[in-house]
Amino acid sequence: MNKVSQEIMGMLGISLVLDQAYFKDFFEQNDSILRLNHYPPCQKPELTLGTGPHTDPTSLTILQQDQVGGLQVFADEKWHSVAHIPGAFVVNIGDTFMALTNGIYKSCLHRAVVNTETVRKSLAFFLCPKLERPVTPAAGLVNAANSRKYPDFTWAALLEFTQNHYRADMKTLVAFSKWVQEQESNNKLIPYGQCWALWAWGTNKQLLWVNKVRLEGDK
Ligand SMILES: O=C(O)CCC(=O)C(=O)O
Ligand SMILES: [Fe+2]
Repeated sequence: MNKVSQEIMGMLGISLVLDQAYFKDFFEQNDSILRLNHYPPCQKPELTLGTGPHTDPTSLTILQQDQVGGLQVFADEKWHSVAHIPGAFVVNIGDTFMALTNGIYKSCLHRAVVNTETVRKSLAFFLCPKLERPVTPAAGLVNAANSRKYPDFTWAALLEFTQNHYRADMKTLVAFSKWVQEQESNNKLIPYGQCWALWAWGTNKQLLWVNKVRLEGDK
């Protein structure tokens, strides 16, 4: 799976007029995930969803679904079933790759539905960057026509966000970007010297609210 994903990354690099090695190098070391999904039959499938609508927060997904079928993709304002093709994988783009391409490649909205009769299984390989490697778009993909879309982040932070703060849906990357920016401003403590000066100034001016103030220009 790792090898297949590297080959696909080579082609995606070429498609963006980047070096073929660009994404291959980025993902050469990775903290990828393999997941087995098991969907028991359900008496009222219309009242439940095996996996609700979401985009994968990861970078690239290579999925093997069994012959039961149930994967659906949202395109042209409606849900389409993705047929099981023996011997074929389903490949889709995830949020992290969307950020790496500055929004040029879009992560794909999908879900998995259940049925009344049969157990369904799928096996998903999620290509992910190294946990602490900064995810930042390639320089050539940020320009006047395509300004910067998402803040820098790490896969570790997005994983933490989707495991402990937010259930992945179709707006994960937007919600995560906001969360990253909030975290950054909350963590921006005033350097001691400036804090002192503010306090002294504040005492004179009856302005004592210095805790966690984000100083303009303190980037
Ligand atoms: O089971 C499926 O076909 C899709 C599962 C899925 O979307 C996921 O694991 O992220
Ligand atoms: Fe998914």
